[in-house]
Amino acid sequence: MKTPRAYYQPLAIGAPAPYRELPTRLERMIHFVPPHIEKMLAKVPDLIESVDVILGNLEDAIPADQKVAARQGFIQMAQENEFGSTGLWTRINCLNSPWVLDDLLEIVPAIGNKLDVIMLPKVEGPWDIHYLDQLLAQLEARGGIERPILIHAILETAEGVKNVDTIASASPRMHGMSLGPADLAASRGMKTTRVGGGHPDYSVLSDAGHEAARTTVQQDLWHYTVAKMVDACMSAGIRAFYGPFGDFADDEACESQFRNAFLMGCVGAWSLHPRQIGIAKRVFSPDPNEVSFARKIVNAMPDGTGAVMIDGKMQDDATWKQAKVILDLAERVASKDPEFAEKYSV
Ligand SMILES: CC(C)(COP(=O)(O)OP(=O)(O)OC[C@H]1O[C@@H](n2cnc3c(N)ncnc32)[C@H](O)[C@@H]1OP(=O)(O)O)[C@@H](O)C(=O)NCCC(=O)NCCSC(=O)C[C@H](O)C(=O)O
Ligand SMILES: [Mg+2]
Repeated sequence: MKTPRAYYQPLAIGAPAPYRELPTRLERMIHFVPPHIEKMLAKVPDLIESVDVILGNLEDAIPADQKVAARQGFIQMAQENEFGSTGLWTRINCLNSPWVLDDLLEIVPAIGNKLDVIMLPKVEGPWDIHYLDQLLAQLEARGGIERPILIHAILETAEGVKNVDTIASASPRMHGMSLGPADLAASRGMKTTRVGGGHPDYSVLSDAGHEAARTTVQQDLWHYTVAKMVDACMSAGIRAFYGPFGDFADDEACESQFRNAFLMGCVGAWSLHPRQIGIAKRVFSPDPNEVSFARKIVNAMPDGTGAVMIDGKMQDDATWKQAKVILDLAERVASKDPEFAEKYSV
């Protein structure tokens, strides 16, 4: 563990100083693009308009013989487009793979000044973050990169979940964390073949003899991990995200999984297909009715203290803070998205 004074020192002479506060950005969806496919790259200019974050994926889902093409496609995509307020991220290959070193040695010098965040898969502990942190500082110094490239960890191994707190606070370069339910299921030995979502057999059965027919209610397989991740991230001042939902045919289930994550404290999720962009936008923007109720609370308690009754419900300092979370998010959404600005009447 570093001493407080050393924590914010650049790790290489000439590297930019780490951020003390994360840049404030709207990140309702991290949209995955496979950059080895020409027709997908052609969609990037339109995607920049419609998503909050665009990510060039280099890891899983890219065939081994297309890894170099994906890396080159991502660099080309970054060079040929202007991203404005839309975040530009990449997911590099994992640290024990044969591709990761070239991912970093080629991407940082070529487009390091445009790249906001590197997503690091299969993070096991703080040592993975420390390695990438040091290497990025060296590459930033050598390439004259002007602002630090942030690290986003994927929480997708049993060991990573065990070490989630120390991963979250491993470096001021940490941006946040996403749940990777597919790899995590494999790592834990779960008996599923899905990318996120629930399972009909993971359920609770009502007692015998109390009803004519016993009922079962499906439970959320990811509740424990999302809660653990949110606590680790929020206490370290970084952001938590739900990851992918693989059943593109079941928009309702995708929306339900995203909404549970939103209510639990996550700020966004991954979109793997264009149809999931609208779902994430809808879910991770606060409900206009909640926004107007939050406004009532803040208006009734201008200094955030005391107790008042609104619509029959008691409000106090703690609900004032909840209201502030919703209003601050609504403000960020409204500043990017005119459709929501109108719904929130701002
Ligand atoms: C899975 C896909 C290859 C499916 O693509 P396709 O077969 O083309 O689907 P459709 O015909 O339904 O597509 C309709 C049109 O939409 C375009 N499209 C599809 N996906 C994207 C996209 N991601 N971005 C932009 N545009 C997209 C198609 O080109 C079609 O356009 P048109 O021909 O003009 O009509 C594809 O969706 C895909 O590759 N998605 C990303 C998959 C991915 O990144 N997977 C890895 C992340 S999940 C993971 O790694 C697990 C995690 O780590 C964990 O452990 O949990
Ligand atoms: Mg994975």
